[in-house]
Amino acid sequence: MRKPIIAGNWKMHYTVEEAVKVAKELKGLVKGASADVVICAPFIQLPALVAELKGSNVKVGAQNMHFEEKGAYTGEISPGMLEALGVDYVVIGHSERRQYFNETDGDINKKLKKAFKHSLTPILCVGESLEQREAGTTEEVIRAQVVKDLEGLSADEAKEVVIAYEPIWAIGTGKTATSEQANETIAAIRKMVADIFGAEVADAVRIQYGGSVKPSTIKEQMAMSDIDGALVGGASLLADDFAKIVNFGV
Ligand SMILES: O=C[C@H](O)COP(=O)(O)O
Repeated sequence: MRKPIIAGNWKMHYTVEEAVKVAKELKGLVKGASADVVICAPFIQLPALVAELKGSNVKVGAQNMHFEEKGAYTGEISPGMLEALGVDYVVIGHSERRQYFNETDGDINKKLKKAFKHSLTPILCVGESLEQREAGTTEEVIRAQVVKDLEGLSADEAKEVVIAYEPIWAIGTGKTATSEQANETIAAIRKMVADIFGAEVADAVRIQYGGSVKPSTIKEQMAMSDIDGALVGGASLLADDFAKIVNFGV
């Protein structure tokens, strides 16, 4: 039985003070949730969020990191720095990083491997563009991402990766993939994981849906056979809305 995982991605929003205020409110609203709960926040908010959420069931994640341990990489943050802070998760390969910061599957693969060396659970994002979906190449595109991104991981590591299926056309657009569409692609991703690592890993790996998830959509999404949670952008910014999603619409 896979434990659901709901992660909020605050992207580039909030000052440190604002972030702490939302976190304080959120932790009271999601006490006793049946899902794992994570907030992935901008780097400068992480120390304050780790302190604010200590002892609660809300874990803290980063939205990116470098794959090198240290060095002349101006503006970057290393995996060891996140580990030392007490961060538990890190989003890797979000489509916004692939699109605006030219992240390649090679970079993403190095980051995944490094995350495990620093006890960080990676949330690996994969997904197709609208053109790719319309051209009927969704599975081909995602298979290439999954194969390259997970290359060289051990079965035990692969089991721990949280995969977020995010169709790019559904991110921040208000266009949610139908629950059936999301479930179908997520089942296909599970099969891809099975082809590489075997049935036991595929059965254990948690795969989220992301793209315009809202309190009104989550119940139906969570009722699907293969959807194990959500990666939530816009609707994670307000504690009330995000708590409703964490509690599956209630
Ligand atoms: O990381 C989150 C996703 O990009 C989804 O964002 P969204 O819920 O605002 O569409």
